[in-house]
Amino acid sequence: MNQVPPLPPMTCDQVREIDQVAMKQFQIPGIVLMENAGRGAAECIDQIAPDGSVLILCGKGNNGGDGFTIARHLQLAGREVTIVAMAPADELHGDAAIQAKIAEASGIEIQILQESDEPPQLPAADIIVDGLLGTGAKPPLRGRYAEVVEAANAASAIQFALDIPTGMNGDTGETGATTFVADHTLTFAAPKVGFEKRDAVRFTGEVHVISIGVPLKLLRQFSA
Ligand SMILES: NC(=O)C1=CN([C@@H]2O[C@H](COP(=O)(O)OP(=O)(O)OC[C@H]3O[C@@H](n4cnc5c(N)ncnc54)[C@H](OP(=O)(O)O)[C@@H]3O)[C@@H](O)[C@H]2O)[C@H](O)CC1
Ligand SMILES: [K+]
Repeated sequence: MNQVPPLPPMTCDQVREIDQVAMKQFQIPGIVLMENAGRGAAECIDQIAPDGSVLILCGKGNNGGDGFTIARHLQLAGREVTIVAMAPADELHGDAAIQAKIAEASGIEIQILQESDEPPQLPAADIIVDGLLGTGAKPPLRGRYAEVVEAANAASAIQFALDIPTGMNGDTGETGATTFVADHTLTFAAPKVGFEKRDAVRFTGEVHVISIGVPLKLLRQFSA
């Protein structure tokens, strides 16, 4: 289906404001925005990389929630999907917790990353999806996120970042010591201003804007 021209590049706060206006002024529940984001991202991944197994890395926030959502839609497309989650569903909140529990109920394989002194061993996969951190996080990476990103970057897979490559500041394009190196970045609602700065393109790869289903009227409010 055709899409209206994408919004101009925005800051993380501006895109988060679109979320809030969509929920408060247009009564679109956050879970609907996440479902739209996840379904749109899954369709894009399946179109760009139609073959092979998929490993989805899910953080503890809504970027991870997108990952759980994508897993279900890729499974529906007949793809072999595995999730590595940074925390169990009962430690998640809000829409991310809902999508994690749906993924669990759907019988999708979910491995919880365990505390360990050893570097994480990720399951082999042809495609890796970074649903670790998005607009709610700024580098440097805390906890085991850096180790997971390093393990993903060491794998020989087609790499997709959700919204923002984990380890990148979406506003400045700054990347910490460890940043997910994506072949494609599926960014929600609008490109992020940081994608055009510094050497961000080394980490974003090709950027695709994914609609989250907010009304044209709202998009126009933010395009003016
Ligand atoms: N309108 C839209 O664009 C939509 C976007 N969606 C997706 O939602 C994320 C934003 O989700 P949010 O939960 O606000 O934030 P994140 O998931 O990016 O990250 C929050 C978690 O990250 C932890 N955190 C924060 N900083 C760090 C760090 N430096 N290192 C490690 N971990 C970090 C944070 O932990 P705390 O302990 O600080 O709470 C959180 O656990 C957006 O990017 C999109 O993917 C919606 O799904 C749809 C609409
Ligand atoms: K990400």
